[in-house]
Amino acid sequence: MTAALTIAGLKLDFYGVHVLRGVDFAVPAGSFTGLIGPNGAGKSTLFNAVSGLYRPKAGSVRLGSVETTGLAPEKLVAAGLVRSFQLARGFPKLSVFQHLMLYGAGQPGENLLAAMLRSAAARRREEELSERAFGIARRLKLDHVLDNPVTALSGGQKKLVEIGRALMADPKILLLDEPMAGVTPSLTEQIADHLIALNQDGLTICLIEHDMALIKRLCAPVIVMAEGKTLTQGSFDEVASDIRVQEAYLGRRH
Ligand SMILES: Nc1ncnc2c1ncn2[C@@H]1O[C@H](COP(=O)(O)OP(=O)(O)OP(=O)(O)O)[C@@H](O)[C@H]1O
Repeated sequence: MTAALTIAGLKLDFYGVHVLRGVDFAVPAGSFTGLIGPNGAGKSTLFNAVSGLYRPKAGSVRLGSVETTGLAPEKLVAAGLVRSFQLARGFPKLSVFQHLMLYGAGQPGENLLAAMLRSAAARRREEELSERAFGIARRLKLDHVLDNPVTALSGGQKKLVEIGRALMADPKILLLDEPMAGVTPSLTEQIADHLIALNQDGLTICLIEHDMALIKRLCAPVIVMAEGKTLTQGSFDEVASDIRVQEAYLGRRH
C-alpha cells in the first residue's frame, strides 16, 4: 500500500489536557478513508493538527514520503493536503463564483504583486482559475447558481461550495469534517455521489462522519479513534463488530 498520509505517534495537549495521546494510522493513496469515534475522541483536533492549524507536541505527519509535521497550512495546501471549512468562516455575501476564485487565488505561489500589476502572467493565471472554477461548478452542479450570493443557497448547495472551494486548491488528499452535517437525506445522497465520483477520479479522501450508514457505504478503510488514540482500523464490518469499538461508543473505558 502506498500511503497518501501517514500519522505516527501524534500527541497534542490543550491546557495540559492530553487530547491526542498518540494517534497512528495511514490513509492509503486513492482510498476513501473514514475516521470515526465517539464525541470528544479527538477527530477534529487531529484534522487541525494534520492541516497545520494546531502544532502537535510529538509525533509526525508525512504527506506521501515528505515530512510535513508543523508546516503552516498554506505550505500544506501547496503540498496537496487540503481540508474544507464551513462557509461561515468565509465571506457570506460573495457569489459562488467569487468564493471559488478567492480560494483559488489565495493559493500559495500566487504572486500578489503580479496580480496587482495585472501582468500578462497574472491575467493568464486568472483565466486558468476561472476555467477551474467553472469546471468545478459544473462538476458539482453549481453552475446554475454561480452568480448567486452564498447566503441565498440551500444548505446542501453551501456544503457543495465548501467542497468546491477546497477543490480549487487541486488537492491530492482532501480532509472532510462532517460535510453532510445538517443536510437533508436526499442532498446527503447527492453529496455522497459527488464524493464517490471525485474519489474514483483519483482524489484521496479522509472523511469524519457520524452517520454509520454513510461510512459503511463510502469508506474503506475505517479508522476508529477513542480517547485521543487510534483504537482500531479495518473494513466497516470488521470495526463495527469489534467489541472495543462498541464499548467506546457506549462510553466505557478500556
Ligand atoms: N480549542 C480547544 N481548546 C480546548 N479544548 C479543546 C479544543 N478543541 C477541542 N478541545 C477538546 O478536545 C477534545 C477532543 O475534541 P474534538 O472536537 O477533536 O473531538 P471529536 O472527536 O472531533 O468530537 P465530535 O465528534 O464531537 O466532533 C474534547 O474534549 C474537546 O473539548
